[in-house]
Amino acid sequence: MSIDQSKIRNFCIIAHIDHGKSTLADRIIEKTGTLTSREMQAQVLDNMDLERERGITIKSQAVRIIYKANDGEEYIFNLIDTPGHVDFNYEVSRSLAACDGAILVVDAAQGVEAQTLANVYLALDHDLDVMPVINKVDLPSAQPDEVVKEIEDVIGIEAEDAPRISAKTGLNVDQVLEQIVQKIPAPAGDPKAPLQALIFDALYDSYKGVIVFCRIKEGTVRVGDPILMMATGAQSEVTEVGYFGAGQFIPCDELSAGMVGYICASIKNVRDTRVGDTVTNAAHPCEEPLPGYKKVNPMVYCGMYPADSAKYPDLRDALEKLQINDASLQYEPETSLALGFGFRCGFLGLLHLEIVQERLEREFHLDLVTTAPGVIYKVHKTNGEVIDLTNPSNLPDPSEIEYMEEPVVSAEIMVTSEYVGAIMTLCQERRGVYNGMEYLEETRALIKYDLPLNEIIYDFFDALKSRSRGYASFDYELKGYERSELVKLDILINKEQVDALSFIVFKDSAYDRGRKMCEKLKEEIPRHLFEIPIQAAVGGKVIARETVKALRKDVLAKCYGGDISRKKKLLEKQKEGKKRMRQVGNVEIPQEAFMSVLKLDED
Ligand SMILES: Nc1nc2c(ncn2[C@@H]2O[C@H](COP(=O)(O)OP(=O)(O)OP(=O)(O)O)[C@@H](O)[C@H]2O)c(=O)[nH]1
Repeated sequence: MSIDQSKIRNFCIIAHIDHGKSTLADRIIEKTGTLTSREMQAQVLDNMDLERERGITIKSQAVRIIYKANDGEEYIFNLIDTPGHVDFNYEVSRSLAACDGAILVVDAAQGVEAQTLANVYLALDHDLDVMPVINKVDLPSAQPDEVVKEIEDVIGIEAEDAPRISAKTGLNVDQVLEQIVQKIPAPAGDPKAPLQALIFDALYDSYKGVIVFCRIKEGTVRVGDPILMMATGAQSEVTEVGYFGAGQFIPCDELSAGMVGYICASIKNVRDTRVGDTVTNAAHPCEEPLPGYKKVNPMVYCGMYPADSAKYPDLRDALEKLQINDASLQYEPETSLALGFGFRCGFLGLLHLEIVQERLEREFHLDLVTTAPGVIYKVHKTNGEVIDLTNPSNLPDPSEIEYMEEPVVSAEIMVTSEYVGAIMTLCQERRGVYNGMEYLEETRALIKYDLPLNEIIYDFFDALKSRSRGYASFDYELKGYERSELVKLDILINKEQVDALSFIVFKDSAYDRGRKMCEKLKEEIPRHLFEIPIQAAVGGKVIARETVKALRKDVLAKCYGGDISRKKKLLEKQKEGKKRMRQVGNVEIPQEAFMSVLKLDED
């Protein structure tokens, strides 16, 4: 059974966060009858619990839909979902490589935003045809005419006949379906050529093993074929091929050029599979692999430790499995005096970190202690050596350091004119260097700043939203490294330095951050039978101090009074609490304390 290529459309939906991408995807699936309404769960494409809770799309997902067009023909749509958050540009990029076109969703009330532009540029980089759709026209504040004009002026693509829809109510979604047929090109490729398939995602299933999601660019793949992963050199035999029903894998006989589907093979080692790699036939290989994806490097690092040190091997296995479909996650073993054996992990940004942390806790049932995230600094030593510092504890002695550099990003912030002042003040406070401003129309400006990455990874996004009442949107990319005055801030608890609490900070902010850190830790650390000094120090010199007072006798007495069931409950609670404590010297530190640096207030 071969499928007529001219009847296939492979596309994705791109949008700024919250413009309605997932809602539109659901509506398309519903309209084409792939699912009955009863089967239709809210937000089918966002199939991880976590995504549903946070309302954002993290992993790229794919689904095949059959659409009967007005010309009477049946078309196969392969819809590939993409994430919209700035942390995940890399994931957007890898889904785009599997598509021939992209639907651009723009909110009729918000208009073009920073990530709308960033995503369109990514799509154009991949030579995709971009088809605009104006969403949320049901909102009273919708201004579809203005948004059409904005798309044409700011992005420079034709938008006059863009469907004006409400993904929520389903209004005009049929126009979107028809335009997919008319405007998105059918795939090309020769089914008889040697196999060339691009892996755009992969996951580990405990029954099927590694499942590779791919777009077949050339050739055909069938069960029993010997396959070769070109980058890793791993060979195996295909055990199943198929495509994606809604939330299900549907086996079929073969996948040929132009199709999107999955391959299961007797892949033994999960490390043999790499997203971005090319699969070919081991007996009749293609000459060259497809161009891989843009390689991305993690921007943010932190330590992750199992709360129960016996779970170290479980954490290692879990990280290995997560890495199959999250190639941007990196990790290597490390040890901490305070926390024992764990891993130093690299992430694309803070949201990515939080998501990995939550997936480890939920999907792999691990209880974790995470240390404060930081960026990668370059340390130029007096002996000429340059090291990439991902763990503050490894900072060489100051006498060996010639100078240090920190990563700087070029940021673009889009905001309505009344908030320009507030946003510029914020960027200035975060050591930003002003790089110009353009008015996109009378009321909206695009402000450009170079900002040190370590000033934006924590709470910049929140600060931006609160100072612009939610109107600002933001996108950034790494610009490079710049020389900076940086110091390591150490924390001493009961006179003992706690390695997992050290962090690198801009010299002029050290005093302020040290003071706040001590205040925060004072709140986090429970009283003990003795007094606990908490100190912040730079280069051995104490710059701030707080004290956790000793427990008084009568507090203890209270605990031991009362009826027996209350006492039991209290003991249970204490036991529960104990598990989440770390012993450092003779002080017990709650796990949350290791993340204190994230909770230092904005001002
Ligand atoms: N009024 C109105 N609300 C809509 C419409 N489409 C989507 N929404 C709402 O807008 C919010 C964001 O929609 P999503 O579909 O989750 O947005 P998204 O672009 O997929 O967001 P991410 O997956 O996080 O990138 C949700 O609360 C939707 O209910 C629409 O046509 N009209």
